[in-house]
Amino acid sequence: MGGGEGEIEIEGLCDVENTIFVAVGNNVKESKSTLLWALQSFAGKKICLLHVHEPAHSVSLINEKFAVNKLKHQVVKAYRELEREKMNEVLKQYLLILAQVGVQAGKVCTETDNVEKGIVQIIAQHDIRWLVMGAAADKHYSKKLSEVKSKKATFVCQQAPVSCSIWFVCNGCLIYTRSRCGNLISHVGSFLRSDTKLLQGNAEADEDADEVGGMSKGFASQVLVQSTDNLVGTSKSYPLSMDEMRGVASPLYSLHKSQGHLDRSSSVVLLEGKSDGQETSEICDKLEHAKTNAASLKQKAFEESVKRWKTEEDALEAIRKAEALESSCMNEIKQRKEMEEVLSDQRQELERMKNQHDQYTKELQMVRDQKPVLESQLIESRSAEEELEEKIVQAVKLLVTFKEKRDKLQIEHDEAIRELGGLRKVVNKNAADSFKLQFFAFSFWEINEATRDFDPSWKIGDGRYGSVYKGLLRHLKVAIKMLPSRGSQGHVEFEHEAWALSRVRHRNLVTLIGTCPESRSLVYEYLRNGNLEEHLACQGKAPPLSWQTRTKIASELCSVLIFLHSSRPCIIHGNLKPTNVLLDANFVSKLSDLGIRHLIPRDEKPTYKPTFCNKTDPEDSVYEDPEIPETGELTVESDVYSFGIVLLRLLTGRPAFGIVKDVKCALERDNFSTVLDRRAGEWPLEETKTLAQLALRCCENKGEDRPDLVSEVWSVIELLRELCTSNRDCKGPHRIPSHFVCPIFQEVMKEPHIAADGFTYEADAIKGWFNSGHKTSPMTNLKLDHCDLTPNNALYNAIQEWQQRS
Ligand SMILES: Nc1ncnc2c1ncn2[C@@H]1O[C@H](COP(=O)(O)OP(=O)(O)OP(=O)(O)O)[C@@H](O)[C@H]1O
Repeated sequence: MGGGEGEIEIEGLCDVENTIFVAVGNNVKESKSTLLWALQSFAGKKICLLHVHEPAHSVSLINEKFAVNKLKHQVVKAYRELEREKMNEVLKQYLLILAQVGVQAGKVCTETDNVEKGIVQIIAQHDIRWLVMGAAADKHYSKKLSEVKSKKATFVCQQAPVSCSIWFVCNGCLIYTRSRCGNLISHVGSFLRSDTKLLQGNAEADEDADEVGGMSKGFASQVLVQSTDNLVGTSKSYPLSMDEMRGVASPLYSLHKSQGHLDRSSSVVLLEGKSDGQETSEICDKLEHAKTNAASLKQKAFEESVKRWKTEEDALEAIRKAEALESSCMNEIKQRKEMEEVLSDQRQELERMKNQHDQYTKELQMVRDQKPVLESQLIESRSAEEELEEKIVQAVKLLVTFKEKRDKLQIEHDEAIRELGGLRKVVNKNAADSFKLQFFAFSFWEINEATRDFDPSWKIGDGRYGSVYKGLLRHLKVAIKMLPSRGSQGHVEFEHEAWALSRVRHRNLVTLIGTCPESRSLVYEYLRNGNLEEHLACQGKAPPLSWQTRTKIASELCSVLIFLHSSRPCIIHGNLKPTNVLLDANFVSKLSDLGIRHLIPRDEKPTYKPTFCNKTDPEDSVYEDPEIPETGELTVESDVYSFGIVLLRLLTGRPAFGIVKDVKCALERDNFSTVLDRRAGEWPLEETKTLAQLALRCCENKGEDRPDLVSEVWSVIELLRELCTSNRDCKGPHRIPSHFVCPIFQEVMKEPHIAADGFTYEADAIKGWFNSGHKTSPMTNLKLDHCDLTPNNALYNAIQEWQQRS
């Protein structure tokens, strides 16, 4: 047997037609009776052992059972070898039994997981015709047993090819026979009877023998005879009785009786009559004993090997485990380190959070402590708020009432002014044009609103007598001069003085539009080009003035001084200097600050001496008549002196300090051109020199030495002015200034009025615009807030002057 499953190995006999196959199992004791029955029943026939080896599914090692599939291949292989050796040992035992009765037997083996299937397979493959096998375990034997009991026998009985006759034996007795045709045609009892008859030479045996498919009558008797012969040949010759057939009296009975006594009893029987039988038996025993020892030693060696393999495996496993443990240990250490780092970070974080928590707790506690105080403060604030709200409501109500009263008073006041104007018209026949002489009294509220609550960014200058703000008053851009509020001068007195000043009108005098007696402020027309000082000193973005413009300014100043000095009573300006010379959009110069000193209360009014001495700007003293400190009086010549310095400044552009000396020197050295202001362009040198000499005369220390403005100065200036007019740079006197022209009628305006959009229109034109249903600005097309119109007195005066001159 090669060891492969299903591979059948046949040894010795191959004449299946004449061979009785005996299926023997691992249990020699059980199968021995079956074998002996076959020997006895088919004496003289060839016997062949049939064995199916079923490999164990589990292995018993060191008192422990292991499933085959759980063991190593080499272990299983070794175990299988061991099993096969055992099987061979078992078969050898069967062969020995047969040898002892002088029968040479063959053997056919296969290895498969299922014994009964293996038997059927062998039958089929070798076309086996005669088979003897066990019907049941010996212990199940009884006289009444008449059919197969074991699972294997049942299977073989049912599945084996029909060409095979099978005898099923139990405890050395035939229990059941399956004939070749496959029908259960004979009963054990009848078979035995026929056997008996055969043994007794009964003729009926032939008939029964026919029923044993394939086994001829002759063959049946022959079997028995030959068997008897064989036995007789070895011991004595007598036919087998029924009991002998059962192995009771037969010499083979002793073989059948027990495994332990088999060899000995059979050898006794078999070796009866032989002389050296005893010795052979002993040798056999020894041999057997040695074999058993060898087998047990082999088993032990195998177990030792298994143990060693196991130990080796365990050791390898232990090494593997140790390595795994080591690497896991390293991992653990690494992880532990990481964990420790994380833990330390977390501890720090925890500490930080704890500190934060403490901090927050403290803060919370503080807040909690403060809470009642804050709550009480809140309650107080709320009640204060309520009180204030109440007060505000009352104040608003009061304000509304006051406003109503104010508006009413304003209307009354305007009415009164109108009436006053009417009366003045009557009184002053020369003042025919009431519009021209219109003079406004503004409320403090209006002044406040006009200056955006005296916004510092709206402040345009600080003078000796107060600050000047620009403002928007009744849609007109104005300059508001805030005079000191202290003093004994009453509102009526102030208003009267102001009104008197407002009557002094000249195109080169800044127009006094109105006053606010409440705040003691004077409201002037606003001149957008700043003062002359800024242009001479080129302060800010002021461009240098051309010599033509300077000549024009000189002429204008001379004109206005002549006008003032010729007025009855004579008006002395007394404070002529470049900061008081303002320039309008067309660089027309206008003298400001006229008569301010009359509006300053007597107790506030400084005498001329300390006034000039105390001035913060020492340059201002240069314009002062040097005679004033001695006489303490302002004269017409005082204005001429100041005018002389202003003239020198216009010519040279130099600072006032030392200007007289510088010009004098230049003239004496005949290098006058060196002191001329080159930024003004190409001065006509000769005429300019004449003017400079005249200016120096104006600056004579003694008033009597100074020239007369009308007879001496004016003509020189006019000469220069004519030169200027002939120069193409100088604008022609008849050119109509664009702002004199009404945007609607495109004619010089007769009654210029300011509308809500800030533009000035001819009164009839804009009224016609409104009367035609327009509520928008003719210039911007935007909706107007109202349709009220305000006379533009300043423009009216300018137009008048311009018209007179041209
Ligand atoms: N109507 C005006 N339009 C535009 N700017 C004006 C007007 N009136 C005054 N200013 C500006 O305000 C400045 C201050 O004027 P103010 O007359 O109060 O002081 P001052 O001429 O510097 O000194 P003083 O008080 O000696 O006359 C002027 O220099 C001028 O720049």
